[in-house]
Amino acid sequence: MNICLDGIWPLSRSVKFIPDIFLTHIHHGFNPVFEAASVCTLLDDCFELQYGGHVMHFNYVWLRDHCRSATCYNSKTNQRNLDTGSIDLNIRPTKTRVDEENLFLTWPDGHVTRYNLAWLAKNSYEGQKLSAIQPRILWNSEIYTNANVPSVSWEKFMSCDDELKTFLNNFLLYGIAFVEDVPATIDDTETVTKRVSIIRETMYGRMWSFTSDFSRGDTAYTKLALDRHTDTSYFQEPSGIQVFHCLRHEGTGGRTLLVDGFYSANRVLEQSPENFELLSRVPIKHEFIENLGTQVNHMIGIGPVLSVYPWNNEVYIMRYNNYDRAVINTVPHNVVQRWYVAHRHLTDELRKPENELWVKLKPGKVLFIDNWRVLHGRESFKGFRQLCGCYLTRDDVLNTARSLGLQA
Ligand SMILES: C[N+](C)(C)CCCC[C@H](N)C(=O)O
Ligand SMILES: O=C(O)CCC(=O)C(=O)O
Repeated sequence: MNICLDGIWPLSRSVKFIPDIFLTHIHHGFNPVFEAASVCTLLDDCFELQYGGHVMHFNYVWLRDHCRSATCYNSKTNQRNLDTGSIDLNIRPTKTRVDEENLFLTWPDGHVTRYNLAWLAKNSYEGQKLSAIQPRILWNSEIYTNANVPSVSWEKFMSCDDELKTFLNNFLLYGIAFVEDVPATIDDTETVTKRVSIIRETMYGRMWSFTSDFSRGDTAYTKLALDRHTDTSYFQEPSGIQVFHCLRHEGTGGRTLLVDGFYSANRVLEQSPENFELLSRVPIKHEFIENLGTQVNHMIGIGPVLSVYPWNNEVYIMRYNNYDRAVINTVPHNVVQRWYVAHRHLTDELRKPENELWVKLKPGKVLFIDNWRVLHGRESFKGFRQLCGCYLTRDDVLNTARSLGLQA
């Protein structure tokens, strides 16, 4: 039984998360040795560039399509003008010329395209493959604790962009981050959240606040323990970020559990590429059904447990919620059996005590969780407990991070 696209993206055993030296050369300007060493070769089906010690390949149709001349590309809007549908798919340049820094291609209609070699290297598949889309530090409890990631404090966080940048940098690296000393109200929680990005309104509301009153049809609205999970896996696009602020708790228990899902996924990849592949290729459903009397909510999200970039196996979304996982009917029974084995492997990793980070949320401490990566859960509790928070879209948070100069 074959469920893979063998040969298109060969499965590599490990993903590099460290920003690589290759791109560093490019970002930090030209090294004359590399320039002198650049070799350009016109092959039958592609252009080959040796640059900075790497060999890269560019199809001719790609080279025509990415032309950055003023007629082909609007550099004010950063949008393509060229109609890709009008390019001969078997196009070849009629003339080529290379100087120390540039490649010049003349096309059959006389149009000339110039590429800076460093630009080509930076935008090549080979270059992309070597670097992570989102550099991150995978953690278990010990790694996270030893990292001593500093929390940021409300006042400075609200007024100083560098503080926001530090916060977001840590959030991107670890998938969790805290703001301390926030006034314990819903309004102030909203204010601190809006400093990061815009709020994603869902059927739970914009800012939500809940107690164990069972006002909604979900176990979250009880005093029961909740095993590790990601939220809104029943959305086609699960909420990117979850914000929690415990406004009150008079009682015991109720600690928050955090587990780096990507750390466990990486362990599965290292131990069993086959299990990793099943988790990343088999689509499953999650579902949310609640009847509020006046309104019925019914959400269905379809996607694999692990969404990965196929060129480097970098995981970018984990959907893991055993409460909300729906009936599996999207794959035949022989795959189902293997999928359960793979799912168990992941579950065993996620449940290892050394991977669990336990924190007690207190009034003033606002927690941001990357809901595409870090699973959360809670210990059962006694007494009155009120938690407020909201969801954010990932796009908007990354947008803020990029605007501050972070790689996101
Ligand atoms: C966070 N808030 C209390 C609003 C909703 C909780 C939703 C929990 C649900 N089982 C899920 O995983 O999405
Ligand atoms: O009550 C808590 O601490 C967490 C609740 C939870 O897991 C959720 O809302 O998804």
